Amino acid sequence: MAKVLCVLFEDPITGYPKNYPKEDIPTIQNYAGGQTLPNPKSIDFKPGHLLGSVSGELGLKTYLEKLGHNFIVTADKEGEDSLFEREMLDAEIIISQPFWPAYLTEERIAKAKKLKLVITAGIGSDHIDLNAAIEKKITVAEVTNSNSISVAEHAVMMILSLVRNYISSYDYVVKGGWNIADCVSRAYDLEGMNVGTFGAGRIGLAILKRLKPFDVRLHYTDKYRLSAETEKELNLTYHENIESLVKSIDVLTINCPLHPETDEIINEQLIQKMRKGTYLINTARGKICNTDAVVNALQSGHLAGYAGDVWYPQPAPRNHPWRTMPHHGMTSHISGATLSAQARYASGVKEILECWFENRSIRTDYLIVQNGQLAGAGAHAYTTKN
Ligand SMILES: NC(=O)c1ccc[n+]([C@@H]2O[C@H](COP(=O)([O-])OP(=O)(O)OC[C@H]3O[C@@H](n4cnc5c(N)ncnc54)[C@H](O)[C@@H]3O)[C@@H](O)[C@H]2O)c1
Repeated sequence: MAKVLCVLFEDPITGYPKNYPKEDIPTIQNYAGGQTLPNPKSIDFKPGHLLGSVSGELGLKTYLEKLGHNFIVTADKEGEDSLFEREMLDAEIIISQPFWPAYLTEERIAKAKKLKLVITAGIGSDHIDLNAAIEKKITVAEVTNSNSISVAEHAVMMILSLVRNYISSYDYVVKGGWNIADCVSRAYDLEGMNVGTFGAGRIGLAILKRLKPFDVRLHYTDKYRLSAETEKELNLTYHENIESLVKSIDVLTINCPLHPETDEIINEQLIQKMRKGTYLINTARGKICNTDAVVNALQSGHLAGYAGDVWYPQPAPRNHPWRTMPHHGMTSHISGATLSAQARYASGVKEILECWFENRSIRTDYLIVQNGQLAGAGAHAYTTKN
């Protein structure tokens, strides 16, 4: 029997919910681009319930314990004496969400002698040392597409919140004010602006499609050029590289994975190439941006705003400078964890586990590393340290 170690974020401070704002969540038929939704043989949870916190158990407890597996759930993941550090030593399968990642460093992978499968319940497996996983022939899988639209919607919200100066305007109201001039002296219409994405994969393209009705000029850069018809449909301007992109836009949204090519690519030098008053949105990974470069650019006024959903490390320490820098719209890695997204990625994890235990192949879309090399979605988007 296998030990399955599942790292989930903590329950709400008010306790695990007894009810929810909505009775049900809309069901979608398939993903944009045609990929089918997760299709496990069964699920043991109600879609729309909180699955990603410790008491939600990702909806896996009944299934795994029925098969006789040892299912351990914890939020305690940091440091040598964490429960995660102890329990991973003989775990065959480790599951975690990017929002509360179980960092699987080279050292930890070396200690986890029985580890065979690592599942990201969501998208983005950079919290796993992919080189070490390749070395040890560990399979790494993630639930591709499961929260792409969730994140795309959050990014559009962040763009509008910054450009329209929503957050501080809301703050004035909450504090009893009626400060029209204070609110509008940093407020613009998005219409007519140049908006670009660094990475036009599932999320980047979904953001471009959602922004089209705002009558903005759309730009992108990606390792792979989009089709001519997509460029025509969205009236896209393609840029060979990020340097060309940032010189041409007022709003940059970052939608690429964190890997050696993109690690801290948004640094002081690149920010200086951006137009004064650029807005930066980062729902991809915190470490794609240099922490201090963002703070300095906001303080100098070169950047008009930064809204991100991702930090480094996670969870961010209470004194992380992005919590208090001016003109920010930070959230705590929640964009891909809506109740709607949780239902999809919990189903996807169940599908992957069913395939694993029944010796069926995991669908290629979900693979990041398999048989000692990058595979599936991982081979398309990632590179590993050479
Ligand atoms: N905030 C969240 O909750 C959340 C949720 C899902 C995904 N994400 C992050 O968003 C990222 C993108 O997700 P996705 O589903 O769109 O992935 P995707 O693989 O569909 O798209 C990523 C795109 O980035 C491009 N890319 C990679 N390296 C590049 C480079 N050096 N230059 C130019 N383009 C490059 C790839 O070619 C690909 O088209 C994920 O890797 C993850 O880190 C965050």
